[in-house]
Amino acid sequence: MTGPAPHDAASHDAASHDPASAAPVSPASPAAPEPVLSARGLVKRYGHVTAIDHADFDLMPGEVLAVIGDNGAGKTSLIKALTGAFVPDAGEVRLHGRPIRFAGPQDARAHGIETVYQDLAVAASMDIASNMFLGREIRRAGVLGSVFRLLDKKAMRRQAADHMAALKVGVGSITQPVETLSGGQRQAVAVARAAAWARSVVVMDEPTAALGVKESGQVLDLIRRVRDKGIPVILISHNMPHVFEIADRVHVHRLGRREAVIKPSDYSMAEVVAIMTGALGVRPDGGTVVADSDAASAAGVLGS
Ligand SMILES: Nc1ncnc2c1ncn2[C@@H]1O[C@H](COP(=O)(O)OP(=O)(O)OP(=O)(O)O)[C@@H](O)[C@H]1O
Repeated sequence: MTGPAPHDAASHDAASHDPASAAPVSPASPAAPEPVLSARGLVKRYGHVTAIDHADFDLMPGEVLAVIGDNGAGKTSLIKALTGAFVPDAGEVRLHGRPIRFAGPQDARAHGIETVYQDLAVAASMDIASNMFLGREIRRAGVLGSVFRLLDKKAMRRQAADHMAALKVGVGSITQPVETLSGGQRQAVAVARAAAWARSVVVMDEPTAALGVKESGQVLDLIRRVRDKGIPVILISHNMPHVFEIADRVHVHRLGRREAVIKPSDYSMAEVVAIMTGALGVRPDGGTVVADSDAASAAGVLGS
């Protein structure tokens, strides 16, 4: 047992599923800083399916927050609600403490929230600099830019190269088409682009899903550097070793809502998986309670 309090098999009760009691790393304590991005009571229904069921969320300044959960737990729906992909049916999103309702993903971007999607929105035939400035191109000064819409490629290349160097992304020439890069390098370009434009939050949906070990390591390093630049990162991932390697805190999502928020250093991976699947619950003091003894036993987290 690596959690802060011993397993309490005697507390095998319904309280273990009370989300209100399942957030041992509380951002609401008086000393805690204000969340950068937060939500309360979010609901999203698709017909009869409730994808988000009164979910809460808090992203604190300067952190990498992993969002984990079983397939269908509602992680993607939660992120979509936070990044303007749809308006939730109920609940409130706050950015820097102020209630906000994004009109769409572009509006969220305009508010400094950048999302790196799993299916990589890089333009393969365009070069790295053009990808960095996709949709935000710099035009030439004067009539050449305003009337003839000519691009200032020199400025874009210089700025892109500076930015890639600052993030220590090694991709060779900035004028290389993205299609000539490896999967990891392409992902690095997508992450670097998000970091270049994000003022408040970078969201990454499974950024290492398609990558090998070495490339994944490089992307994880890059995520650390984005955080170290002062931009908090939301990382949706099924990869528990990556989550444990990089996350400061882990938001565990289950059945459409926040089941718990934990620090990876306080729990074993098996325990976190057990919380994710409902075998273990989390008490307000951070201890765990057995919610499903068969599942907890199968997961090897019943304690000694
Ligand atoms: N566009 C949609 N139409 C209908 N149902 C949807 C839609 N999007 C999601 N759902 C349903 O909402 C629930 C939550 O889905 P969501 O994709 O948010 O979960 P997830 O945790 O991201 O899953 P995964 O890890 O498998 O991607 C699921 O039951 C899913 O089938």
